[in-house]
Amino acid sequence: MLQIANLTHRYPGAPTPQLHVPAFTLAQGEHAIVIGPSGSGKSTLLHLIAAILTPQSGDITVADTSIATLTPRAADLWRGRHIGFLPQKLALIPSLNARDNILLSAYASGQANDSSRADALLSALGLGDKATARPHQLSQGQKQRVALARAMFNRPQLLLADEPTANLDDSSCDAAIALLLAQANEIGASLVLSTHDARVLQALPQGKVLRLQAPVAGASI
Ligand SMILES: Nc1ncnc2c1ncn2[C@@H]1O[C@H](COP(=O)(O)OP(=O)(O)OP(=O)(O)O)[C@@H](O)[C@H]1O
Repeated sequence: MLQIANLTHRYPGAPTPQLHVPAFTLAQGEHAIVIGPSGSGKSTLLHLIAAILTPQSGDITVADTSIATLTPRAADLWRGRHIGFLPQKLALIPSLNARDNILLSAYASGQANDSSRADALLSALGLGDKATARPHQLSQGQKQRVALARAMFNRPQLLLADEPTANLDDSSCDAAIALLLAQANEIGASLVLSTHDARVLQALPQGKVLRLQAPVAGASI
């Protein structure tokens, strides 16, 4: 479901590429951990897979779509339908309640505004009584679950989670990984999560590991 070949990315003005992935594949329903030190390009890779960034060279194919072939508008629609993205900075809209933050996924991908699905996801994630709460009325863990519900709303084939265990203690780290896995497995989605946290390797032992290194001139992975 995910194939990466000869992928290189360099931000404008940077002297050397921030990221190089020669080859990586993931089958539908398989899970992967992208691990590496700060600055090694983990977030960049997830943004490339989600077609938020365009690679300098190389190819990424997700669910038989070569991302490079998509126009920016087509990429937005494609992302909304096939990718669930749990960003590191959860990016909830402060003026919207939990339910409406989740429904943004439907809006972004031009799908039906199914508030009963949003409420069902909130209940499944233990937030059945928080549908009308705004982000500032939620704990950090609750906000993360709202963002996860938003990512799951369109039943994505690929769930991307950027540093989902940052700043979590050991038991919360295990719980966060278990929740992500349960949600991905329920709909048969593949899960790709990025981390610099070695605990995640233990919490997700069946995950394929893609190890990134801190960039140096002429670096390869
Ligand atoms: N928008 C940008 N413009 C220019 N350089 C960027 C941009 N975003 C990230 N970078 C640089 O690209 C490199 C990789 O950044 P990235 O955020 O992908 O790393 P990371 O492994 O996710 O780091 P962390 O674990 O600290 O979140 C870093 O050197 C960073 O400074």
